[in-house]
Amino acid sequence: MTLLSVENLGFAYGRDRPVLDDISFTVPQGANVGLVGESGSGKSTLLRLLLGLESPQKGRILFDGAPLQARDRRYMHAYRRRVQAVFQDPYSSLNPAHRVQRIVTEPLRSLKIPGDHRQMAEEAITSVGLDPDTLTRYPHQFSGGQRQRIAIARAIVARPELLLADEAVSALDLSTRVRIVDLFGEIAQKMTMVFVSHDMGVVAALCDRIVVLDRGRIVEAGETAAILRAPQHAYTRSLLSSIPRMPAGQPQDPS
Ligand SMILES: Nc1ncnc2c1ncn2[C@@H]1O[C@H](COP(=O)(O)OP(=O)(O)OP(=O)(O)O)[C@@H](O)[C@H]1O
Repeated sequence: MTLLSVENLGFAYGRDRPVLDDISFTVPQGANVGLVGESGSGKSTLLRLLLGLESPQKGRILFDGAPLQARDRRYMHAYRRRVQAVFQDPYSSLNPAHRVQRIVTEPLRSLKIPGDHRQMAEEAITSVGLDPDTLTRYPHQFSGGQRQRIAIARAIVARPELLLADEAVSALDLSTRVRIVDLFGEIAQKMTMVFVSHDMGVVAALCDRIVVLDRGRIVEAGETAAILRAPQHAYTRSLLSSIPRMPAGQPQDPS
């Protein structure tokens, strides 16, 4: 079944030239789709459209078979329960004045989800590999990788069906990035995911399908294995050639 369907999407900021042009792809339920492209290719704009923060001038987005209604408050309330996001910067995305418990349970309050929020927060925080004690502390007491785990716990606490991640590992150092990519891999077993990144290496490691964006257009899309084996477009080949090659058998940094 198709959970998300993007059909002939076109978008421009004001009177500028289009940032997205004739974008179409589908995200099957349970799939893990990577959107990859260089800076300025339109990835964040596409994600803003998927979150209902902007409306397309052309085309449409179907979620679970029905059009996304970005201007309908009741629709968006229900949509946010089913679709959550993780962003790039784990420093600015967490309110420094709030304890982690309050941060992680925020979607439960704003979406008016009943139940034992403390217990739901504990489940979410342990599922991202952190100790329940984390909930009593403040964001500044954690590293960048731990903060991103907290942001992920907040995104999954309401048990969404679709997780959107925008450059969610880009601000992390290499060894932390590897572990957070692993965590996204675990999460992708449980829900549908759209993972946006400029880093073909990360997307190739994590996603089962890849959509390649170049200057607002899709130049290639398909199964990751097929794209890695035989990339059809020169732009895809250049993204693939930028993946650093790890020497075989290199031990992982345990920090
Ligand atoms: N609010 C805005 N107003 C006008 N133009 C914008 C705005 N946001 C983005 N753009 C332009 O839209 C284009 C696509 O930007 P977007 O941020 O979506 O790309 P991206 O692939 O996510 O790149 P990056 O990773 O650098 O953010 C760029 O040319 C950018 O300058």
